[in-house]
Amino acid sequence: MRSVSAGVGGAIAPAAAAAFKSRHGGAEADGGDHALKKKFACPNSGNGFSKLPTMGLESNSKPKIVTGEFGYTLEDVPHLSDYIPHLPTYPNPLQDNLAYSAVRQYFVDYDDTVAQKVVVHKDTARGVHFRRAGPCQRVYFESDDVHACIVTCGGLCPGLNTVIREIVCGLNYMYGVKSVLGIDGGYRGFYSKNTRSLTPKGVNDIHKRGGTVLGTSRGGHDTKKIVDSIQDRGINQVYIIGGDGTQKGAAVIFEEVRRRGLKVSVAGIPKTIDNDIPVIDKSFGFDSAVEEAERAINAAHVEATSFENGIGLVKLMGRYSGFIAMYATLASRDVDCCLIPESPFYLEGPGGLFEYIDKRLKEHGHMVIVIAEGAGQEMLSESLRSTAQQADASGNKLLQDVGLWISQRIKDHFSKERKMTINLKYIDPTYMIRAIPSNASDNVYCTLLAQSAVHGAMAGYTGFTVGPVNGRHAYIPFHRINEKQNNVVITDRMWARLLSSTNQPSFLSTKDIIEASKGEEPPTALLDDGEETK
Ligand SMILES: Nc1ncnc2c1ncn2[C@@H]1O[C@H](COP(=O)(O)OP(=O)(O)OP(=O)(O)O)[C@@H](O)[C@H]1O
Ligand SMILES: O=P(O)(O)OC[C@H]1O[C@](O)(CO)[C@@H](O)[C@@H]1O
Ligand SMILES: [Mg+2]
Repeated sequence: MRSVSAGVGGAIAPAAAAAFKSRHGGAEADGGDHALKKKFACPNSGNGFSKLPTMGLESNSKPKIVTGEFGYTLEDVPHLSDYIPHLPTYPNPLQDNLAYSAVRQYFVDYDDTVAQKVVVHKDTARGVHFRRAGPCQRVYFESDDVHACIVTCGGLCPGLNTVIREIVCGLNYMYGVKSVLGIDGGYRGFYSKNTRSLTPKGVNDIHKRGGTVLGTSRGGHDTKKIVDSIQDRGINQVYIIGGDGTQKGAAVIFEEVRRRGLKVSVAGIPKTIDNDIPVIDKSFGFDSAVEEAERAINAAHVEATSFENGIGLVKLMGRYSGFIAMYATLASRDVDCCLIPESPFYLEGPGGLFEYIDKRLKEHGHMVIVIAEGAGQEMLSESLRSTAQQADASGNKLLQDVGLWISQRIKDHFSKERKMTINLKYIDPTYMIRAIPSNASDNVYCTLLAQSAVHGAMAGYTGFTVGPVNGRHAYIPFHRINEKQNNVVITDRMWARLLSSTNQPSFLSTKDIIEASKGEEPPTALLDDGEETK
């Protein structure tokens, strides 16, 4: 690594300089992780590194970027010692735990980072990396001094209870932390509801239930009141589980905590059934949702195949990102057409949906259509002549029911205009899917997420979201999670695979394809083996 820049440019704040010294092996350091080995040494220590620490008590922290040889970049996460000088460190209690100390290289090396891009050419720059998640040899909290809290915000998602359980158990079993508070009812619960104490015994069975035992909400993000509550209650580790809106909220909470100079780690755990959070491989609950969606698709298929010109129509969640619809379609093989928000479609005329339905019914006598809730919304508003843009408490646009609308349009076209017999069955399993407990693979994933978050907070990292990047868990700065949304890229391989699996029309002209590719960076996507899309 060559240089580090963090915080706004300008003079080095004394607090930051001292903090940096302490963290990287200065006089105050008592042999913490950062000072343990020579190779961990401060980038200014003559091993080829140089460091320009400009981190201070600025309220708007800038990204912490470390650059190195061959285009290597580390987008690092904030650390408590960035703004609090002379923080003592302690040996990680896991080193005395027989189960863990037996594991070779159980502790992560300070220099371990995870590459964002794994498909490379021989002349590709090393590119962006994130700090590898995991237990560090030194921790910044004594177990008895930790007062943690957990909050869940936004919509439901399978696995919320598993993450809660594993944070409570991880803190207790790995670090001996006894004080964990549950914040009821989302962000606003910090200042408008009672808290509850969470113990391993109390959360023992909750992973078997859907929903969140803490309750959740949208809206009600009053940063000042939330941080007042954190301060008043003496909370020093905050675990925030939620989607894109929640992570934006967590970023401003972190900024306020930092502005006040509080020794409070703020850790985000990304939750979104829509899989719309960027950088991470996928979000927890997604696999469970796809699996459950299969049941609805199976039912639609049974109905469709049992009637003359049967059409099974299934609406799945996905406001702006059609991942659930795309993966459920690919998994099922019974779906003839998948419609998602990212891929505009049209109904009438050559190459349109009606023409395709007609062809499919003639060929097979039935068909199954999967539609994501956010698909075709513009057409829908136009057709309903409604410009009303209602929003929920968090400001998310409220969508009209595309399933009902398209069912009616198909019936009107084939039954009324074409006088054809069709039997359309519309299934909306959305809330049934969202409310299930997580499946086995999500349970494992939730456990890893929770443990990674706990290790990160104990090691003094803050202002981060945890998640797998190319299969390795990493700490990702909030700004990277919050800068954009993860969407299906219709010029990417995965969508092409879907088109070749269903054989549906792409509804695209060459002009559309050029437009869709413009400035589009390949996003993180699931199970793909393309550039960024494993
Ligand atoms: N830009 C923002 N800044 C601060 N807080 C926000 C922001 N957007 C949303 N929040 C807060 O985050 C919480 C959850 O947001 P939201 O309802 O959008 O759900 P989400 O986390 O995106 O999850 P889902 O995936 O279910 O939509 C709300 O309490 C909301 O007030
Ligand atoms: O009915 P609610 O709670 O607003 O949630 C609906 C939204 O939540 C999501 O499931 C995301 O959590 C979206 O797919 C959906 O539009
Ligand atoms: Mg959201």
